[in-house]
Amino acid sequence: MIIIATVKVIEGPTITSTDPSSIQCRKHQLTCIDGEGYIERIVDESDDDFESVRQHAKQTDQLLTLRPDEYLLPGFIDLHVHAPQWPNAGVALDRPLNEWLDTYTFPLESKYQDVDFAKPVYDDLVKQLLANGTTTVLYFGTTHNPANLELAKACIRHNQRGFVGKVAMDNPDQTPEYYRDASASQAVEDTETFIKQMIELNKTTSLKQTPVITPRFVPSCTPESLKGLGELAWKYDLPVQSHCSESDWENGYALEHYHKRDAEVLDEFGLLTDKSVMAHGTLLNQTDLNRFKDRGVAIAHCPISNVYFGNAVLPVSKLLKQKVKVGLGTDISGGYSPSLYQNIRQAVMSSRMLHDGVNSELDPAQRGTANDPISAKNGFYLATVGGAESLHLRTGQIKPGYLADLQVVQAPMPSFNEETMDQIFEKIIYNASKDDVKQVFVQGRFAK
Ligand SMILES: Nc1nc2[nH]cnc2c(=O)[nH]1
Repeated sequence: MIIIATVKVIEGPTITSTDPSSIQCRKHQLTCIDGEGYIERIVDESDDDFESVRQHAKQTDQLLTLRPDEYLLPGFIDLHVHAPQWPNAGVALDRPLNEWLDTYTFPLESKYQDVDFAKPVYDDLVKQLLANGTTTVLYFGTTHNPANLELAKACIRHNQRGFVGKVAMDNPDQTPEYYRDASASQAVEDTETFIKQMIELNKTTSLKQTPVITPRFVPSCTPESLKGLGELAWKYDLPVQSHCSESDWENGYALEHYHKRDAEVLDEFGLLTDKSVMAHGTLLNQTDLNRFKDRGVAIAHCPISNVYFGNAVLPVSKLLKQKVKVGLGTDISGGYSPSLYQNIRQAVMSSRMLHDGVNSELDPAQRGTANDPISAKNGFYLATVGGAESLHLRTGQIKPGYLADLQVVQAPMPSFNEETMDQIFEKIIYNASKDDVKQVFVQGRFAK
């Protein structure tokens, strides 16, 4: 029999995002979790029954009291991870995207036809992401279903909420012979087989793993596979993930081969729905953004990766103003770090450069753009609420009725003087590392 360790009441300060630019901080609360792993109640120090709830939890051995320098935050949601690329994190990021794919990425991904190669990599990656406070992940796997299934099993084993996609890539012109789906119909058939395998796997666990329709991106797929995948997304009402307008090269490919922008191509094949998450989007124009807004498509902003492959900076403040859904992704291994803390920082820094401009030869008035820089609070929102909304999950906030996906973070630096909760929050966002993430819970279960 498997015994799952769970937590029932967490006593300590809480920090949660409420809207894109605000956080709510409470100094002393009891976060009470029900048997299904949802936050049942939050009892504030000022509530009449605070002491009786605390005493009861303590007597029944269900109370976890945080240390004075620890804070309870929602777990992070990573909207874009290429699980098979984990062994290459940080490798060859100075190469252009298409060369990086052909020379480094496709050879590595092809190794996952061997499940024995996949198992230890996926085990380690899931643990690393959890250790960094990431409780839900939207994963690209590879073309190989046995390995993709191992990834979902690793999520179950380590208590992570996984969304896993069998990658479809069947275009012989843009994929190597040693790593591609044998045909469009094979790509679609294997995707459907994976969906059915995941449905069976989910019968064995209460931490559900979700299959995701995953055309790699427009250049890797034929029109026939894109069409079939769009039909599957509709048939099973499943999430879709792909890359969209990530680079000039990708945009150029769609224009040359379809005489359309890649967002339009994906849309015509039924792949832009309110369950779609498109990675990067650095080069989306206003027409594309209107399309995303109309369809309810979310963007996975991957700020570290974009420095290398994005050819531009995503204007996050504009998206937030226009209410286009947006969350954060590490894009392992286009992004070198498994930490969403690091990606929040890069998102803030990139947005400041987008605003101010970078060419010192221009006058200040000409140098920048009209896009406001984003703040640490905006970044925290993307990593929590933005990700949850993109995946239609009741998580990402410390709030009754929401999943108890939580991280306990120790203040990464000592306080030398009296500090406000806002200051403590900013120091956590800018300085926390994996070592400061002390405990992680997914659906109330211990995951770190
Ligand atoms: N960053 C990134 N972009 C892609 N476009 C197609 N495949 C990939 C990938 O693996 N990483």
